[in-house]
This record gives sequence, C-alpha cells and structure tokens, in this order.
Amino acid sequence: MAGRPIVISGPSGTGKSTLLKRLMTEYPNTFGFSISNTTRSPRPGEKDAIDYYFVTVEKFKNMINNKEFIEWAQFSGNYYGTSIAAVKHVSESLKRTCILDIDMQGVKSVKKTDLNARYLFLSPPSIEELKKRLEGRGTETPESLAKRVGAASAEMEYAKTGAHDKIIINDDLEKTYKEFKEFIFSEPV
Ligand SMILES: Nc1ncnc2c1ncn2[C@@H]1O[C@H](COP(=O)(O)OP(=O)(O)OP(=O)(O)O)[C@@H](O)[C@H]1O
Repeated sequence: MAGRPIVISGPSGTGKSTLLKRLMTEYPNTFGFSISNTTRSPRPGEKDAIDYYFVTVEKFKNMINNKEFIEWAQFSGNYYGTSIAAVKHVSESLKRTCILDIDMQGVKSVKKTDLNARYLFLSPPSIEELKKRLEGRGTETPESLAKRVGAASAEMEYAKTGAHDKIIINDDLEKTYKEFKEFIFSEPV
C-alpha cells in the first residue's frame, strides 16, 4: 500500500528539487510524481499516460469547469494542469506514495480535496540567501528573479498561518535532508 500524498512547497530556489532528486535516487521505487495533463501535441517519442495525459482543449476546459484540477496554467498557448485523478492514480494503481511539488495556491487547492495529504514547507534561511541561490543556479533573468523573490514573501507569510504539518529551514543541506527524511518516514510510505 502507498502512503498519504506528500505536498512539498516553499519559495522557488529554496531547494525542493535538490531534496527530491536525492530522495528519488535513494528510494527509486517508493515515490512517484503525478503525470500532468496538457493540450499541447506530443513531441516525437512522447507517450500518452507516460509523459503527459494528452487531452483536447475542450476536454481540458471541461475538467476546469468540473474542478478536477489541483492547479492549472496556460503557457505559450497550451494548457497544463495536475488533476486530482492523476494523484490518486499514483497511489491506487502504481502503489507509490505521490509527492507533489506545488506553490501556495496548489496547497490551498489540495486542502479542498479528499486527498488527505501531508504538508511540508521548505523555507530558505533568509530572503537574501534565497536570492543568492537563485542567482547561483544561473537560471533567472533580473525580471524572473524579482518575480520569484516577490512571490517568496507571500509563501513565507502563508507558512506562518500553520497550514503545514512541518516547516524545515534549508540551511545546511545534509542536516536538511536528514530532517526531510524524518518527516517523510514518520508515517508509512
Ligand atoms: N542547503 C543549501 N545550501 C546552499 N545551496 C543550496 C541548498 N539547497 C539547495 N541549494 C541550491 O539552491 C539552488 C536552488 O535549489 P532548487 O533548484 O532545488 O530549488 P527549488 O526549490 O526546486 O526551486 P524551483 O521551485 O524554482 O524549482 C540550487 O542551485 C541548489 O543547488
């Protein structure tokens, strides 16, 4: 049996991907990510229900209206979204504990579902340090950096409301990974 879905959130650049990559490497068969729905066409080699659930715009809009998404967005003319059904598929069919890496809006949305998830917030030691990490990652333009840092304050404020089961401050990576695993394995997965 798979465990309850685990929701990890925190400002962009806090280190979520870094921790998840390590966890997946150490436990390759225990956890899974949900497959996203998209209206874009498959690229060569991409398979339906493996890379994405490829759906029509009409179907996607119906899913929005039926409140089937945890989060959805439109990028360069295509829709992308994570459905509640896709998360359930990971535990019910694949028998893996689903991990969701989502933002504050996504967390609020999961809370309205029957997914019965566990919530972890990963916090940077400070906004200054967060800026440094995003700059160090080399992925941001000045505009996207400013946008991410701006969104970080709202995420940090939300974490103060007690919405999460656990808050971990990612200062020293080894210490953080240990605490991260303690939270993950504090329940059967
Ligand atoms: N404890 C740490 N100390 C110093 N640097 C770290 C630490 N944890 C992660 N980093 C570095 O910070 C940068 C951002 O980390 P990462 O990409 O994992 O963030 P993220 O939360 O997944 O961001 P996004 O939400 O944008 O995907 C990376 O370059 C990573 O190597």
